[in-house]
Amino acid sequence: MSGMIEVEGVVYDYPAVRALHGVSFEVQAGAVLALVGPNGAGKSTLMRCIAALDVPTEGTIRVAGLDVEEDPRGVHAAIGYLPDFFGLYEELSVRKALTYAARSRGVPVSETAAAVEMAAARVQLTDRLEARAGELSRGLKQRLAIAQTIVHQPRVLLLDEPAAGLDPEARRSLSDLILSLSKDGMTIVVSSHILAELEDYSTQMLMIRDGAVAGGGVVAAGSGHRDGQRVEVTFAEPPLDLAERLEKLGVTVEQTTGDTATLLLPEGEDDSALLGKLIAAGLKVRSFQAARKTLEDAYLAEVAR
Ligand SMILES: Nc1ncnc2c1ncn2[C@@H]1O[C@H](COP(=O)(O)OP(=O)(O)OP(=O)(O)O)[C@@H](O)[C@H]1O
Repeated sequence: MSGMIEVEGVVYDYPAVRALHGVSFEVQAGAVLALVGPNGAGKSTLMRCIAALDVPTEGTIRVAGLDVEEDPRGVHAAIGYLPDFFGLYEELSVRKALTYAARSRGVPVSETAAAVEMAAARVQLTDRLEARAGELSRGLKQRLAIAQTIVHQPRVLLLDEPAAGLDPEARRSLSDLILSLSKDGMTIVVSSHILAELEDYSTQMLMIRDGAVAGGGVVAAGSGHRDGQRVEVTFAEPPLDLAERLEKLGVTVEQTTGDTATLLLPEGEDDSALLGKLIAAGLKVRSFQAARKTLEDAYLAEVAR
């Protein structure tokens, strides 16, 4: 295996319950993996094991090539981990909280001030550096917590339910932040119950159920997962013989309901060419959208397996 995160045969036992039953998967560098699954499935336990905070009962985990059991400190330096319930030092200013986080994650004294500024800028907290952590809103506290986890510029970021308790605007800015961290090359694992939101930034999905990998393991998902063969078109003033007219253009009509048609494109045909054909045929196109296989579709397909 040669992934940024390699999990092999991981079993984890709490005193009274086996939480993970031989979990194996791999996450490639640069991926944004959505870790999904019902309550109690074992997602948080798995994250803590990857973060080298809990030692698996059996199996191995390597992060950035480092074994979590042999070199937990090396792993701590390579990752940023935001637990599902995080605490902040509420009395500290944002600057002091980030300085403390940087020093405790091994950033050298000479580089700390720059690292603090960089992390604050990354989460758009530069203008709040002197504010007390305790007086920030929930959304800004979340951003501070994330800034603390990235202040040492980790290669891997683990976010456990990061959107819990955030309002829609704060969620949107969290999504934007995750996307921009991903563009910088960070490998990111995010767990959440809100699939629609994971959709915005995930490139892959892994479903955990009853402590085991469910479905087909790591599957493509989210933004990179467009089902280009299917297009949904809405027409203004649709003619009565809409389906026949569409078929004459060489597309397969999957279904028509009122003013909307779902079309299957021939293999290799570009959807913009189809749009041109529809307009040239005199049809009034009101909207035209390549149907997307949502993360929810992928999730439900996995559940059904
Ligand atoms: N500290 C603990 N002590 C004992 N059992 C635990 C502990 N933490 C979790 N468990 C149990 O381990 C199993 C997996 O829990 P875990 O929190 O990892 O799941 P999860 O998928 O993160 O759930 P959620 O989505 O509700 O946070 C559950 O049966 C849970 O009750």
